[in-house]
Amino acid sequence: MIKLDHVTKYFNTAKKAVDDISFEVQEGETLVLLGTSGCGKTTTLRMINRLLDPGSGHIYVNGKDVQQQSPAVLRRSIGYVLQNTGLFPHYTVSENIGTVPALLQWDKTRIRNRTITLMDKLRLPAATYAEVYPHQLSGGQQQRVGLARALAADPPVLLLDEPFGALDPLTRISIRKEFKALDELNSKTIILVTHDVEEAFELGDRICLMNEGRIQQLGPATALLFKPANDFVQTFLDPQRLQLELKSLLLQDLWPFLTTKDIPAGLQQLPAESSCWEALAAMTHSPVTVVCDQEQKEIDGNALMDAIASYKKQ
Ligand SMILES: Nc1ncnc2c1ncn2[C@@H]1O[C@H](COP(=O)(O)OP(=O)(O)OP(=O)(O)O)[C@@H](O)[C@H]1O
Repeated sequence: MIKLDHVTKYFNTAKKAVDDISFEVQEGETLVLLGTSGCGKTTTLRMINRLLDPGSGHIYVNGKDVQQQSPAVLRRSIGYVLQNTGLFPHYTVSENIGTVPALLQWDKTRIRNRTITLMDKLRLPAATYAEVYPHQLSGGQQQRVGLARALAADPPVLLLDEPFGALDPLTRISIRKEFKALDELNSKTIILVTHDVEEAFELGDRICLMNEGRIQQLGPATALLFKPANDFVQTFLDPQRLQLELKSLLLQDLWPFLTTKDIPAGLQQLPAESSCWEALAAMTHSPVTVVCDQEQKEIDGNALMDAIASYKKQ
């Protein structure tokens, strides 16, 4: 759905902002671009919707080379959300959300219905918020309007540049949960830029970790954690490693290493799709039973930590 083929970008200096980047993002997949400040994440994203042009290489969206398309037409099929929302300050919330449908010449009733639907899904009831202006909203509400605006014409592709970056940590966590649960996003191809490791691991199907314009590793969270491609990847994740490992590893990943303890019946049951983090929280007061494919095992905290150690040794 999105393909970058040996893309490089210079900004009038000897240093490449983006250096020979290639990747593909499949339909319905979320790829997170993660990395230190200045590593080229935003530049990569902005080349996809032609806010910037690559120095060399090719970018394809839905099989078509973006350089062969007019930027205006291309951008109508790509939703774009920025950290500072980029809302039009002199437009009401409903006018902001209806911008692209209006450009696409939808009739007024269709625009209104779509706006109300999205506002409801994003917990901004139209009766209260449709006619207010962005400055009358909180940061979290403005981000929701930004997302609604990007989703309004139901584009197949979404580019999100630090969409939760301006929010306080608590709002950030709750809006991330809402974002994950949003049915509108299920079938979309999404590239999300962040420098927040936890956010990347929570939202990405795969993570592309960058440094100095180059991809250091691209893969699922568990690959970056347990099979780091180089020292940079290892070191980058070290500060949050324990938490990331516990949240990324599922009980089903550990199944061969989980040994049943002799524990009485009647314990809380956990599905094998639970993360180790969730399992540890559930085991605070007593062991649990894990169920996987008709089989069940009774485990406690020690059994879990032993299984994690065995998984990491394999
Ligand atoms: N318009 C520009 N003109 C000159 N240099 C630029 C321009 N935009 C970005 N750069 C440079 O390109 C490099 C990559 O920048 P980019 O914004 O893509 O990084 P980033 O990973 O998104 O960083 P951040 O997380 O801080 O936003 C940086 O060295 C930056 O200074």
